[in-house]
Amino acid sequence: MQLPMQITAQCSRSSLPIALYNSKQVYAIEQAWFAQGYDSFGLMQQAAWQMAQRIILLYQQVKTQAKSKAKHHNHKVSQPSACVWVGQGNNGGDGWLIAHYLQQAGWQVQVITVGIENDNQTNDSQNSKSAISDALKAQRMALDMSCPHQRFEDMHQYQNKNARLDIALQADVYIDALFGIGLDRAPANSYKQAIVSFNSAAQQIGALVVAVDIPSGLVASTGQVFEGLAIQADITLCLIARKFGLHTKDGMGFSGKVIDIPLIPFASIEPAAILLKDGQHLTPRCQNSYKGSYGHVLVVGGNRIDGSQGMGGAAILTSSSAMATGAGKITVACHQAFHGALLSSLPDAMTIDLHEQESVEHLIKSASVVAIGMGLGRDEKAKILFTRYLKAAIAHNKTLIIDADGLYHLAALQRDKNELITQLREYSKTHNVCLTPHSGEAAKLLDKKISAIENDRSSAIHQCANIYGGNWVLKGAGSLILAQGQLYVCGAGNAGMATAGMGDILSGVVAGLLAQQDLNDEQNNLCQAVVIHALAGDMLVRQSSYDATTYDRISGNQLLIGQRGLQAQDMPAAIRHIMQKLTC
Ligand SMILES: NC(=O)C1=CN([C@@H]2O[C@H](COP(=O)(O)OP(=O)(O)OC[C@H]3O[C@@H](n4cnc5c(N)ncnc54)[C@H](O)[C@@H]3O)[C@@H](O)[C@H]2O)[C@H](O)CC1
Ligand SMILES: [K+]
Repeated sequence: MQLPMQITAQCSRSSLPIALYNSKQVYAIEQAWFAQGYDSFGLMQQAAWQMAQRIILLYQQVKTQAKSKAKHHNHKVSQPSACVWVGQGNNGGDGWLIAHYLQQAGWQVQVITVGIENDNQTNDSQNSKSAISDALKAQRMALDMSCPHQRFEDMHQYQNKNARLDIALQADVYIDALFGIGLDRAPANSYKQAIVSFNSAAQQIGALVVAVDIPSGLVASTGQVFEGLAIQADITLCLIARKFGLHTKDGMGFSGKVIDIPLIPFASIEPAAILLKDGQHLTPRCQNSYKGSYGHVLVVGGNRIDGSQGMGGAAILTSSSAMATGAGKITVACHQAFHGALLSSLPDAMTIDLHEQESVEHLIKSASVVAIGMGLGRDEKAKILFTRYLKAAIAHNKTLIIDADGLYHLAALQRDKNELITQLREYSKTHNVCLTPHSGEAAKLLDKKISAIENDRSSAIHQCANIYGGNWVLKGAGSLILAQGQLYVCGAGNAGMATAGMGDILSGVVAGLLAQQDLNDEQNNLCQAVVIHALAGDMLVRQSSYDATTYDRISGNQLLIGQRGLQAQDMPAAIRHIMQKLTC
């Protein structure tokens, strides 16, 4: 559903970084609250009450927008209606209470229970109040007000998902209270079918979809969705603390706009990650400076393996983005077959033959940053070059960016238990070493399947840092950054950036930024580089989870670029634009 501006304005867009938590941490926050004597059912009532009020407000805003768009005004005031899908746990308990409060507010409600064997569970035989779970208390409270409900398993949607929509499923607002932070495995059987039916009914009706705490089917701690099946929410009302899984891997694809419902204070818990919402401001350059102040980037890559076409483009993209980010000087050590192409696209670059090993080693001495691996090739000769130049960069205390085929050779050195890995790990404790794999490269580095990386990206990036040292980017939807032991999630970027060469562009932004010694640590670090790269990609496709005015969408009749067709070569101009915006 296209949400009205007033709704997106309510979504947390502060440019301050947002702390992200995993399920275990949120449970700990709740338990710490209960340990102070606060009642868990009271908290559930508070959560549900706040969500019900928010849903009423959201619905009014959607209605107002629909009216302003409608050609003719239909003055009939219809009773708003909600269809609340509840599971068995406390997320379901939230759902029962939301239904109860909406009913009290005059809404027409219908609760669809899933996974509850039969109604007599509500006549729970347990007599002592304290033994009854919060979810059952909530259910009872709603049923005491004769809240209409039915079992999903009894509906013909369950038997036949293409069946005509049951009248009970006609509603203005669909509320997902099937699973919250307790989801820990793939929804199966009636739960799986319920998610399919929920999504198709809500889409068919054009209902506003609100997820309670987290879209059901999404794992709060990892952002994983099983078989691509989760509730497709327009809005997620995120309780107590922002979940890590909402911002990485599949999270952004299902959560819609996230609105925080803080509920209880908590301080002493170290977040699982920090969501980066914006780039740091960059200090304008002082007049009295020269290109040496802004560093000399040496790009080592762009090889041509006998008989192949070669990969000169990778080195050209990295160099272009390093210059667009503001590097003072750039030299490209690539196969001489590409020197002409490079100079025609980047006349300010200097070139040297990748295979002239002594000359390249000599150049490493005078460079400030060495970016190695992009289009280097994976054959034995490339491995010899990689090893030799990596050793030289370490010997001369250079800032290092290792990407692409460089990561491939690093994985091979690790498999061979090569001493250079230990040397690199030790070196990275006192020098800036940045490694920027995507999931496939991380799988090689960890000798694991890609699915193992993708299912728990946070663990994967920590394992990479433990083995190889350094600061890491695990690229993907909601790229993870691990720098000085702190995990970050990049909140910008879009699917259009999943194209060839975007990684080469990122390596150039990292190299170009780290080369500029007039910037302080706050301004020139791996996180900043990843955000600049992502903001540039967002601006190019004219979409951003950021306030558009901040980055001045390109106005006028300029040609639109969309996610489909976004190319790495479009990026340097956008990177320059973002650098300028961050410097103003
Ligand atoms: N008082 C409180 O603690 C508050 C809780 N809040 C809400 O509670 C949920 C978390 O509730 P919880 O009962 O721990 O888990 P869920 O409701 O998310 O899941 C229910 C239950 O389901 C089981 N389960 C997990 N995966 C599957 C699966 N694939 N198929 C079937 N069953 C599955 C698992 O055992 C879970 O326990 C939280 O999100 C809030 O919405 C509020 O914060 C208010 C206070
Ligand atoms: K939910």
